[in-house]
Amino acid sequence: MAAKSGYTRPRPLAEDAAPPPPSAVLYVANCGPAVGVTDADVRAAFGAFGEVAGVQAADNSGARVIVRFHEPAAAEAAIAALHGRPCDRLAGRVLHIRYSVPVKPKALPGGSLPVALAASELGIPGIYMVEEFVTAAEEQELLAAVDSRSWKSLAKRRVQHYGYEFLYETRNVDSKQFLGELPAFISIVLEKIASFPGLKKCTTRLVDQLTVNEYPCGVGLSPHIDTHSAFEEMIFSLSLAGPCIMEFRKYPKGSWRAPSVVNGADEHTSQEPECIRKAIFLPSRSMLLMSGEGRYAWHHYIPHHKIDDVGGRVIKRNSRRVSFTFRKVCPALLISRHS
Ligand SMILES: O=C(O)CCC(=O)C(=O)O
Ligand SMILES: [Fe+2]
Repeated sequence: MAAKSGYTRPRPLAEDAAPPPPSAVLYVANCGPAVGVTDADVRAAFGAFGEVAGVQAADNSGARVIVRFHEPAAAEAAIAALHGRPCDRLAGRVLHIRYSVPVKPKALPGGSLPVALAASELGIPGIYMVEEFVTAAEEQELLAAVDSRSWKSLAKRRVQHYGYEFLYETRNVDSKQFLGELPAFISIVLEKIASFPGLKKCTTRLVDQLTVNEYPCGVGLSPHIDTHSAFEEMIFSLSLAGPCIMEFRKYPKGSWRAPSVVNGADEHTSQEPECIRKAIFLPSRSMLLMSGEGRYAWHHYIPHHKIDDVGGRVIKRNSRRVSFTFRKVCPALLISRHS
């Protein structure tokens, strides 16, 4: 448990490490309610050296306290008189006293990577994001539709596939298993995709495969590039039920080792090579388009976080995020497998 005082034990001193700098705050061991010493006893013992500003538990042991003086000189005098010596005012108890150090604030996951709120800020060619792509009512309808169908459980998330089955072992589609046309409940999304800003009018279908992913809070997706030979250039991903951060990584040529894929868990364990990292915030109901360089040359990754740091704002992930990823299977794959 973190000390409520905001101060903690200095790290054990290595032979050559500098001790914590003198201050008005002391870390006192062998002292506290668990060893029969009350706050009032501590105040009385340390008050002999200067005014005590506060006494607080250093941790939940009950045997270590933080004593704060107003003046560093009082703390110095208390150490000189009491450290390692029997204390008369505490019935001869021997205290172990050092200067305390402030508790380091826990860094938020994601480090200091700035998170773009718009694709134009991200600056990756081919990545576009449209907010409020579907309405809140459409979002509810889409969620209800997938929740009324059966989910397939992977190690950490649940999925549904439409159009063609996706095989996680090979990161490819099973072109032999045509699951039927995309279901009617997503026609509203397909219509909107056809008029995605900036897209040229297309006479053929833009997408024919849909993967629905349901991520519980704290679950993400390891860095990957959707298989070049399996899917055409444009990949659309609609975020529903909750936001997340998507990170993009560009690795120097030849440095990337693919993650191991086990039942869709796709945890990657290898040491991270140096890479360029960029991140974008994907709010609920937003649509992301990955195309061109952003689709072919950058890995995309959803960090396994429960909270995301977006420009200093802490954004909690919802109990789940459901994404609809629309892709078009490469026609060559279908012809070669069917023939
Ligand atoms: O959940 C998402 O938005 C992305 C899913 C994805 O990258 C994939 O299924 O390949
Ligand atoms: Fe992907």
